[in-house]
Amino acid sequence: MPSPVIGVLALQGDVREHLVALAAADAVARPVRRPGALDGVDGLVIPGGESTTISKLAVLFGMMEPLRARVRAGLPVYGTCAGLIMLADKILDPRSGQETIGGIDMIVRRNAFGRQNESFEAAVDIEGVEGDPVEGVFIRAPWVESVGAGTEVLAEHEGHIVAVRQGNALATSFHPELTGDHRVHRLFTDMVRARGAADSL
Ligand SMILES: NC(=O)CC[C@H](N)C(=O)O
Repeated sequence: MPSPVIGVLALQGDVREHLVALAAADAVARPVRRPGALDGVDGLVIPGGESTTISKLAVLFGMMEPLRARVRAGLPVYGTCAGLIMLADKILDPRSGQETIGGIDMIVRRNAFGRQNESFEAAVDIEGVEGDPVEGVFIRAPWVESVGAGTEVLAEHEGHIVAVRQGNALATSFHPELTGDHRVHRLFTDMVRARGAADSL
């Protein structure tokens, strides 16, 4: 498959950093703001930011249902931090009216690592990422409280789940797009390529 086209949901959050990381991981990266733009992508990244705001804007821009439909249909997706929250089937402590796209059978807790630790870095060993642990940047990060039978746990930090995969959906509590280490983006672009190869059989 030639370079896959990967969109970055550009409603709010650190969109630019993901575009740069995806380009470095050999994808053609473009921002996605409108439902029509979803048609042209082989995969989608949902960035970090504020999940309540992303939820509100997705509804306002008419993106929520198209996103749910594409993810249900198997579009490869990768969510970081607030993006992980957007991919959760259930939030333990949602703000009133907060919705998710869903796609990963898991329950997440927002801001779980606590105020005193609003931001920290830690080495994280991720299943499927070769070599040294990645540097996990956690910013008011959620953790995954529990997962369903079909959800694979890829990494934990201090006993809490911080990276998961279910089928074509990948999510991390932390922000690999901020580190200059593109191995997690490469893991995702490989997932997108594998899906593209399976589709063209
Ligand atoms: N860095 C982040 O994406 C923070 C996530 C934020 N705490 C939320 O609930 O959406």
